[in-house]
Amino acid sequence: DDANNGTIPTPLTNYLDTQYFGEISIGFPAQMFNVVFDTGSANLWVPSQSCSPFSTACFTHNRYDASKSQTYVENGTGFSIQYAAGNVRGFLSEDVVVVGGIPVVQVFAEATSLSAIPFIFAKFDGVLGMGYPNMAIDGITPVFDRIMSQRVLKEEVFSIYYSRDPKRSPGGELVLGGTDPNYYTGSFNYIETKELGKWEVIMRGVSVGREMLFCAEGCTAVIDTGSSYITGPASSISVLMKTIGAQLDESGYKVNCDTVKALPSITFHMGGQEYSLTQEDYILRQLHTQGDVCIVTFRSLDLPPPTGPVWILGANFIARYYTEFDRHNNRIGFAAAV
Ligand SMILES: CCc1nc(N)nc(N)c1-c1ccc2c(c1)N(CCCOC)[C@H](c1ccccc1)CC2
Repeated sequence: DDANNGTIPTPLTNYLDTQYFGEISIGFPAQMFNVVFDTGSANLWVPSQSCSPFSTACFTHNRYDASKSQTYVENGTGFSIQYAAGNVRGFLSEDVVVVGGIPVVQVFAEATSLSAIPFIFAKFDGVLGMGYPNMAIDGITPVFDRIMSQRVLKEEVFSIYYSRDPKRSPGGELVLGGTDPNYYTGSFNYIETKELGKWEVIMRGVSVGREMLFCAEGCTAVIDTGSSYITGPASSISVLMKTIGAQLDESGYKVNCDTVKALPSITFHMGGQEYSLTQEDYILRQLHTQGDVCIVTFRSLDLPPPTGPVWILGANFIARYYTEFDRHNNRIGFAAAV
């Protein structure tokens, strides 16, 4: 709307550099929810008032109560969605959803069961999928498509800033309709999406230091604002972790904090550009009672064809490279984050 010349910023909260989420409202009077704006999925769901009290993950979050909304419209169709981590089941409802001050009539899912692992660790209530319509379960028109059809955006794009320091405010920002120059420097480099309908690109290689180690023949990279880390095929990740001397334990890869300074950069070659992460970008230092723990923010993930083999570039990549998702030109833009 003219108040912000067609670009609307939504501040995000950064929880320990691993979870980023912002506030939306559903219903009238407004019921508030914290959601991850997730380019790896295309549906909106929030926990339901009718979720079972035994579903701890549901019970410990804000829940939507249809009986308290004057704008609620019943639907009742079944819903189920699977993420790389965890799954969600429930049923569809319709109500007015307000994102960045823009109201849309939206079909969304009321979650009645959430897999305890990992949703008990979620600091957010639900997920707002920012993916393309053909990724949407039950053929539901996604929120951003409904916003685009209102013709209120300056451009048919949205941008994501994730801060790299949990103490920094805001912890991040979603901009609907444009980009926010406060959070990037230099110009954007653009990469066409690999195929229409997914926020993924062709990657030309992954190098460590100056050595090209993986994906030299080309592979797929998903740019996923809903993932905390970078994931890659287990065979590649295990070689990569061995190269940097990381040990695998039950909660992921770790390195000895004394070696962090000497760790090499890891570079992703996309669109003729090199996107490097230094150890600052890919090591998460956590202060523990028994001394510092240095977590490597890479994970193995083997997805079966046709989706896989695939690399997923998540929050730790986006925190370094401010990302614009361009629905008008079906391309992704990266600029150096501030
Ligand atoms: C946002 C939905 C989603 N979308 C896509 N495309 N991929 C994945 N993996 C998720 C997903 C599902 C569940 C959870 C999650 C992420 N989490 C990460 C938030 C990332 O915020 C940016 C948290 C977490 C904490 C501990 C260990 C694992 C995960 C809570 C649980």
